[in-house]
Parts: sequence; C-alpha cells; structure tokens
Amino acid sequence: MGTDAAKAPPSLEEVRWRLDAIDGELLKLLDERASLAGSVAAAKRAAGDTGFGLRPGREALIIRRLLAAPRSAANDALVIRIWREIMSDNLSRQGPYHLAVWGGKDPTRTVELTRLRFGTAPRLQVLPEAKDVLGAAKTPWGVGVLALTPDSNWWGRLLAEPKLKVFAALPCLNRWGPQAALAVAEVEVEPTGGDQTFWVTDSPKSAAAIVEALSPSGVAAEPLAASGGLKLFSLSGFFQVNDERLAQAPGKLTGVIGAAPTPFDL
Ligand SMILES: O=C(O)C(=O)C[C@]1(C(=O)O)C=C[C@@H](O)C=C1
Repeated sequence: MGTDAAKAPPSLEEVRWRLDAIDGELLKLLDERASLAGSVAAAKRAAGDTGFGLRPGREALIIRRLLAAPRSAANDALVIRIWREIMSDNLSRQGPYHLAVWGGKDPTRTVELTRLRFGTAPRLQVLPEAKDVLGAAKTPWGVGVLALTPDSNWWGRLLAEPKLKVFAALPCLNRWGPQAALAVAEVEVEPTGGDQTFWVTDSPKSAAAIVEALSPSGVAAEPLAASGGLKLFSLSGFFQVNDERLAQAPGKLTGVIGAAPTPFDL
C-alpha cells in the first residue's frame, strides 16, 4: 500500500515549473531548426536548384515518420499542425512563398483548410475567380488552393498547363473532413509510397462505367468531381503522365494533372 503523500498529484506550481522548463527546451530546438532555413536554401542553390523550394514529398515523409514514432499524449492532429507550421515557416524564410485561394461562393472552409495545411507564415489572398488563383500559382513561389465544387471544373485547365501540378489534397487527415480542395503549384511531384493521382477525362460515360473500364488495367479509381463535360478522378497509387495503365482509359481528352500523399489516417 502506498502512502497518501506518494499518490498526491504534483502542485500546480510544480507542473508549471515543468511546463516552463519544457518550453525553454522546445524554443532552443525550434530556434536551431529555424536557423537552418538559410542553409537549406543555399544547399539547393549550390545544387543548381533555383526554383520553388517546396518539397511536398519530403514533408509527407517527415510527418509519416513522426506519426510512426512512439508517443504517449501528443495526438496525430497536434503533430501534423505543429510540423506543417514549422515547415511552412522554414519555406517562407527560403523565398517569397505566397498563397492564393479560391473557395467558390463561401471561401471560409477553403481558407481554413489552407491555413491548416500551409500554416500562418505565408501571405494569403482570397481571389474571386479560379483562373486568377491558377495565375497566382504560376508566379514564383506561388501556391494556389482551389475548392472542389459542383459548378467548376478549374482542374480541367491543368491539362493545358503541364508545369502546374496538383500536389496536395486538403485536408490531409480524414478526421478533419472529406477532401474538399486541391493545392497546385509549379513543383515536381514525387512518389512517397502512399499516394493518389489526379486524372481528368472528357469521356461522356458515367463515373461508374469509367471506374469499371479502368479496373482491368489494375487502376482503382474514385470519382471526385464532374462539371462541364469533364470528370476528375482520384487513382490509388502514383501514376506518371504517360503511364501505360492509362493508355486504354476512356475519353478523347484525358490526362494526369498531379499526385498527392494519401491522408495520414488512411
Ligand atoms: O527539405 C527541404 O527541402 C526543405 O526545404 C526543408 C523543409 C523542412 O522544414 O523540413 C521545408 C519545406 C519543404 O517543403 C520541405 C522541408
């Protein structure tokens, strides 16, 4: 039997002392990490990479590794939000990183999803037209976030913009809600070992018939949006632009418009 004294919870003063000590340690590490932004940018320049510093695949691998590490109290949502903020801050020290958002009639949710994914460091502007957000995403260090709405097929324009790619689906955690927006930029998308590919077709067949037509080639497709004669699908896995598995896919005008890591809680 333990004594009452052994079981007594620590006083508020004691707990606050521990919190203050941890805050000091966290700040030291945070400061050390933030101070590496200049070295990251310099290393990229030295390697001849003078383009946009965003590395969506690297971010996904960092977060997956952290989520797989043992933890007792920090939940997935906390880990994701904190590291997105840290990495976005790092990126905004590397160059003129900025965000443009199109959210349809009510952009509130799209803005919320954008901040959740890209943190509060980069400047954010909400624009009334999807085409203007795509234009902003083509400017140096620009990211566009556009909502998936039933009345717009802005994503179809990416078929004519091979440098502009979808690289993220928002939110990145299923428990934050269904995928409601896509992020686009002039970045390289790389396989991360758990990916979805975005594919567009002008086939007049029903979404269900298209899903069925893709299945014999081993392509698992899920309809995401349809508007103005175009349909957008999420394909399970990573597909290159000229992937053989899509050679016989239905439609005259078809194409891969990008890829993104699958949600972390799949
Ligand atoms: O590793 C890089 O290339 C970085 O720029 C660093 C970093 C990070 O803070 O870890 C920041 C932004 C990138 O999108 C990915 C990772």
